[in-house]
Amino acid sequence: KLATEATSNRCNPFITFVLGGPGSGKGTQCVKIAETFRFAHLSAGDLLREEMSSNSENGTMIHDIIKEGKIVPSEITVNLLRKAIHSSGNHKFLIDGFPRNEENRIAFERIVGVEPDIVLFFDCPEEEMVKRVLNRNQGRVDDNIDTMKKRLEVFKKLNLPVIDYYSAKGKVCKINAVGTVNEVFEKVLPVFAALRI
Ligand SMILES: Nc1ncnc2c1ncn2[C@@H]1O[C@H](COP(=O)(O)OP(=O)(O)OP(=O)(O)O)[C@@H](O)[C@H]1O
Ligand SMILES: Nc1ccn([C@H]2C[C@H](O)[C@@H](COP(=O)(O)O)O2)c(=O)n1
Ligand SMILES: [Mg+2]
Repeated sequence: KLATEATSNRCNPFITFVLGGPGSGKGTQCVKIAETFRFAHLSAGDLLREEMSSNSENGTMIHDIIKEGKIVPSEITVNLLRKAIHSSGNHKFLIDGFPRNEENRIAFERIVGVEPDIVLFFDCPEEEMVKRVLNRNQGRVDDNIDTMKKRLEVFKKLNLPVIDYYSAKGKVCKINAVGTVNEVFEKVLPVFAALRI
């Protein structure tokens, strides 16, 4: 039902928020969805990491917040997303790892001026997320057990309420994130195959 409500006569971009705990597989699945269904994949975490490495005035602050497993002030993240949306040339977006808290959600609505069409939620047990993050090996400052424990607490306290908010609006597609990458993608496929955009 959710997916078929999207129609082709629309001016606004088609926005999918992609949520789930740290290491649940959001980024991995977004790459596959973007390839298969020609969505632009915008990862809030990747945009913040690029900003952190670009010697911007906010770089040190972003680094310290990410290392602590906390959430960067929404104005910074939403403005990075806004610029990426406007320069993408696409009209279908996967916004990965956003909104992480109520402040993110409200700032996006205010600054970008749209609500998501759907919200994908990758539901994964904590021990599996910990295992995946500690094996990720991409040199991220937050891929260590101390930061991971903090990120899991932040996820439960701040991000689950955002998922509940969108659930109450009937926008959430919950995907069981346990299984191989391809097995999880098999569960994601029907959500996007049903869209008419
Ligand atoms: N279904 C899966 N089974 C096993 N490993 C997986 C699966 N999906 C992703 N991974 C691996 O787990 C790690 C975390 O995946 P990914 O980076 O996609 O998660 P994420 O949700 O984007 O995490 P984060 O919020 O920290 O960015 C990666 O090393 C990835 O290759
Ligand atoms: N909306 C967001 C997204 C990410 N961050 C910061 C804090 C996260 O722990 C970190 C890594 O993000 P990920 O790659 O796991 O999506 O980036 C944030 O503050 N706000
Ligand atoms: Mg990710």
